[in-house]
Amino acid sequence: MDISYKFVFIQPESAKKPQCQLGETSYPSGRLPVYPHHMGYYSLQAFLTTSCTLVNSHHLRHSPLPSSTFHNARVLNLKAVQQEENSRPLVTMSQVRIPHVLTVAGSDSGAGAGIQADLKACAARGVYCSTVITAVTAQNTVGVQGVSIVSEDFVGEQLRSVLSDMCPDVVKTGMLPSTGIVKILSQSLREFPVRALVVDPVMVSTSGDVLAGPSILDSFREELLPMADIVTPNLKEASALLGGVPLETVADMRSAAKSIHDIGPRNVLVKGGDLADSSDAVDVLFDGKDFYEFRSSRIKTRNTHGTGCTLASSIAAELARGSSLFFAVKTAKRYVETALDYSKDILIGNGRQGPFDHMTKLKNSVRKFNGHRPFDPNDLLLYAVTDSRMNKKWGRSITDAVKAALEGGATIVQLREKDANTRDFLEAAKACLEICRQHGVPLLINDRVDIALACDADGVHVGQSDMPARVVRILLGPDKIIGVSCKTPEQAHVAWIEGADYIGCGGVYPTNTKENNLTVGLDGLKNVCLASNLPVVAIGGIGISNVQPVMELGVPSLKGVAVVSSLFDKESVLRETQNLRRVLLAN
Ligand SMILES: Nc1ncnc2c1ncn2[C@@H]1O[C@H](COP(=O)(O)OP(=O)(O)OP(=O)(O)O)[C@@H](O)[C@H]1O
Ligand SMILES: Cc1ncc(CO)c(N)n1
Ligand SMILES: [Mg+2]
Repeated sequence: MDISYKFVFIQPESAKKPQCQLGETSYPSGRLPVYPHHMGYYSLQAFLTTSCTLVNSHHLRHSPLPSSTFHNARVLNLKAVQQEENSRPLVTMSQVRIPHVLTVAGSDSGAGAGIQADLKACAARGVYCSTVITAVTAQNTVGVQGVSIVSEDFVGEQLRSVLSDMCPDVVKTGMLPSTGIVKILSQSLREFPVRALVVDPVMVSTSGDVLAGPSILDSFREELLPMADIVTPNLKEASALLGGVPLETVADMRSAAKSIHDIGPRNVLVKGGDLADSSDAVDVLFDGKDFYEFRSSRIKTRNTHGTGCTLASSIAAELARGSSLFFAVKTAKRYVETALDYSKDILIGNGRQGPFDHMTKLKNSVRKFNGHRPFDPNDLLLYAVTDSRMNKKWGRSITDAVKAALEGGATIVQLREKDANTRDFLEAAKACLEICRQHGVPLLINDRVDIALACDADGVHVGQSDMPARVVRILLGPDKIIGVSCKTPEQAHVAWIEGADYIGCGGVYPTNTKENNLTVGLDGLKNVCLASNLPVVAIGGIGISNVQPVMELGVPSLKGVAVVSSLFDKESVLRETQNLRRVLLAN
């Protein structure tokens, strides 16, 4: 049946006076491509939600969105638009509409999969997520101990509540445990069309427990899949949808994707998380014309519970943000891989399959919690600063130098690698960080905030011409250590105001490590220490022979000495560090 649509053509925001015109056309099917201008889309939608509409024009060519089903779209009332046009601009940017996914799925009490995974994945991807709950499961890392299905009427009531008011961009489905629920969902979607429908045909949990029985298959095939923009079966589900064909290879996945496409969804993604003997995690996408393989490394971890739900809701989130389907799948896949890799060592529950950390935050905060204590000014006592030239001269790797300093009793380490290229520096920093963590000693990076972020070092030390401490603090967050080199009380004051944790003051004695460096002397050091609200570490030409007068200044804020050549420009870093430590502790 041909359906006639009225179109609204909106000029781009750059036009002086946004204008609205109406046009009329007919299309041969109920599906239409929509290519809204990216920024304009949401404000337009906000305007158009009460009257629904198709928005398209050659002006709005950027950021193509996935095609959507609009066969039940209500047509904008011509008179209303004309009145609107006379009274105010149609496109206003004063209200920001944010991308929104509605998930229709089951609750997982263990919170690794289901509704909980969807909420976390959307939050991690910066998308709002509303929830219609179809079942409540009692579930943990061992398996599913119980399922309580929500009545289809009440699922319908939840759907109406959200769809009639909140206008989600994309609907994602997970556990749909009864045919009645599938029916009410497809009815609701016909009444309240959305831009895209992502169907994850959840049937069996990885633990082998049934979440939706085979009786659901017919209603999936007849009701839901034909409406879907993408369906994302795992191997077992793909096999079940096709009447039990065995799927063992990527070639099998391709032919399954093609056969499932014949059922009606526009795109099919067969997930290969469970593909035996595969060193990669391969998913196959078929769009009705071409096949695409998405590969990521297979992360060695038990924490894969909920990867399927997470992948589907991340695809939905990316679609809601306006990505093309291909890009949405690609981004979602990369997100799952990253989150799995990040969470591979976390331990929750005693069962065979654990949840992962969608926010990729837990490990760090826990590491801190498990003894990675906050900054202690006494850590400044014996502050070892590495130097690439000295390491080269003595034929040491940076990790060997750091290891020796730690074994000798350094209480904090700073990597100062002025000549190293970024990649080598990062690798060295990661290795040093591991050794420092074993010794419970903080590792700071000189200047390079990017390196510190990339390896999750404990902090950064900056000079007066580097990035301001205030900016470093914003980038590193509240928990990291920031040190600033200061020569005057004024600079020390600014460092304090800007959120530094300590200051380095020098050069105390003349030094070869830094060219054209002004020597402030013991007096200069004392002045800064007296004025400083922050703990101070003295630096510049200090070694075992001249450390005594520094420590004898006796100012409470002076906590220790930072040393370069006197540790690293020596035959034995270990011995020099031990000796210096002995002297410092005697004070
Ligand atoms: N160990 C792994 N390393 C990397 N990616 C993985 C791993 N396991 C699964 N994936 C990926 O996670 C996504 C989900 O696939 P999977 O086949 O595990 O879905 P599923 O069985 O529906 O998951 P679940 O039912 O546990 O939520 C796919 O993109 C898959 O390739
Ligand atoms: C509620 C729920 N939905 C989906 C899955 C599939 O991972 C699960 N285990 N539990
Ligand atoms: Mg699954």
